[in-house]
Amino acid sequence: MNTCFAPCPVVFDLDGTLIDSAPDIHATVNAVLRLHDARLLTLDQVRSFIGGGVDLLWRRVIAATGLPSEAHRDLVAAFMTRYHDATALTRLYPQVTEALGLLADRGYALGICTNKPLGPTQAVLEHFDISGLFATVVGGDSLPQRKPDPAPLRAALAALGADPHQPRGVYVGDSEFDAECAANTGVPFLIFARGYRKSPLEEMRFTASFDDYAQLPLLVEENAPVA
Ligand SMILES: O=C(O)COP(=O)(O)O
Ligand SMILES: [Mg+2]
Repeated sequence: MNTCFAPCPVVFDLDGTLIDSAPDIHATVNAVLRLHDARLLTLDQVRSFIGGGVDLLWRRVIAATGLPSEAHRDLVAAFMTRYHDATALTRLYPQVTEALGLLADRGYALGICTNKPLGPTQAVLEHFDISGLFATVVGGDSLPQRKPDPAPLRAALAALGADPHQPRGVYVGDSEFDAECAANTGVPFLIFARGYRKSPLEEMRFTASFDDYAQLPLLVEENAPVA
């Protein structure tokens, strides 16, 4: 039983889970591609490249546009200079702030474990005025490992007070990377079904799914009860 002796950690993925950031990532990718006179990509293409962090995003962009793979480093650098300010087209999913507030009021310790680099992660959390809700934020460049490796999620859970050897708590995410990371970490996985996953829901490994943040507090209570 995944019961927590308070406070119980609830860790969230970011892109495609709390925020719909694909429009900003798409616009920023195309701004960089324009500099290289490369073919621009559609929103659907770029959305399907999100989840594994910036290096993987650009490997996929390179494969889709035919840019030379040696340009990867420069493309990532050009992208990163713009990524901090990429918030104008990003939206919180409906009822996210309310659900987070409710969980915090009930005594859950909240954290972020994302493959998005830490700088743009903190910028977007501040943009939406929700950074104060999270006691720990692990970004895609915080550790040498990235999801689906369990290390970042273990680090987030441990920072929130969980036993690193037998972590309790839940992970809330949207993608294949998150499902695998939660399984590798050994914690229940709650999947937001309206995010950026590529597989059909029935092919994914998860504990429970939801498509409305009003459902989340009850799912957390059922899967990570505070003792
Ligand atoms: O930036 C990415 O590729 C993924 O970010 P996420 O881990 O918050 O989904
Ligand atoms: Mg995600």
